[in-house]
Amino acid sequence: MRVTDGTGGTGLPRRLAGGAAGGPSEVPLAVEDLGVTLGHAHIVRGVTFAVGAGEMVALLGANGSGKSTLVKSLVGIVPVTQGHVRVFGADVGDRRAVPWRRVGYAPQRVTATAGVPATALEVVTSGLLDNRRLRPGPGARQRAMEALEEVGLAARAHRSVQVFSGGQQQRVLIARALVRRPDLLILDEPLAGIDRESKEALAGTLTGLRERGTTVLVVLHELGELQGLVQRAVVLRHGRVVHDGAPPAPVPGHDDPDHEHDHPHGDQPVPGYAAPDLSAEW
Ligand SMILES: Nc1ncnc2c1ncn2[C@@H]1O[C@H](COP(=O)(O)OP(=O)(O)OP(=O)(O)O)[C@@H](O)[C@H]1O
Repeated sequence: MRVTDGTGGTGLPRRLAGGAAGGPSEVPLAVEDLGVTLGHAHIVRGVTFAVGAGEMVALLGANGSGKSTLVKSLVGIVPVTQGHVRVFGADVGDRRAVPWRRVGYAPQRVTATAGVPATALEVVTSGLLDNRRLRPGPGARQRAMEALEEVGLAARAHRSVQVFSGGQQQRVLIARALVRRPDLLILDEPLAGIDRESKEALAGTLTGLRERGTTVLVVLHELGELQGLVQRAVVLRHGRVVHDGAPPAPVPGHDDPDHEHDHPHGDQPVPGYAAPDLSAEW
């Protein structure tokens, strides 16, 4: 249902209306009719959803469905081609209006730490820097240690990230996002290709965040260890939202290391996976 009153003229459904930036009714993340085009390819198309304060929401979809491109547009790494993204009520198109210090983002593990001769503590401390703050302030070291503690890596704070396992590197990137003490945390595939110990550590970290009321959007192939923690799932297919509601039930074997995640979720019935309205528009 669309409403026109009380939304500042945004025309957004009431739950998507961001309210005044920093105001009491602010929604941490509101995405309205979002389109992202890269080159000539329409990667994200007409996406609308919101994440309310304290919610933990999963963004699910097969390989190439546009999940990473979508989250990159949320944090301003790729430009919005159509529609709006509002973070705490501020449009990301107006970068200086967005309270980025309230946002933590951990990218899909790629090259953030590869080849960099830095310790875990140094990488995490860098999460406190931005273009206005080029050196860590007082208490930065303590905060970085606390963030490493949260992901279970405080004992390895002074070790080079180059000797860390993939899962440990992923946890360092998450600690780098957590060191900001964000109100909104966005995690891109934190469980992908990591060891069981790291998966369990991450589930513990997210349990603590949920208890503290941190708003979380987490990109996943399947819920895995986060089943039960995530309250809602938004499912993307071919850049469009095909489901926004209860998290899908787990599919046996779906999280096996050898499982290929390139099947078109929802195109064919997948036992226990497809929520009732997945095929509503297709
Ligand atoms: N810079 C780019 N230029 C053109 N196409 C791109 C670019 N980045 C990504 N794509 C394409 O956009 C589509 C969506 O990619 P994206 O990484 O967002 O998907 P994803 O759902 O996150 O996939 P995965 O689960 O494999 O990470 C893919 O077809 C990809 O090849």
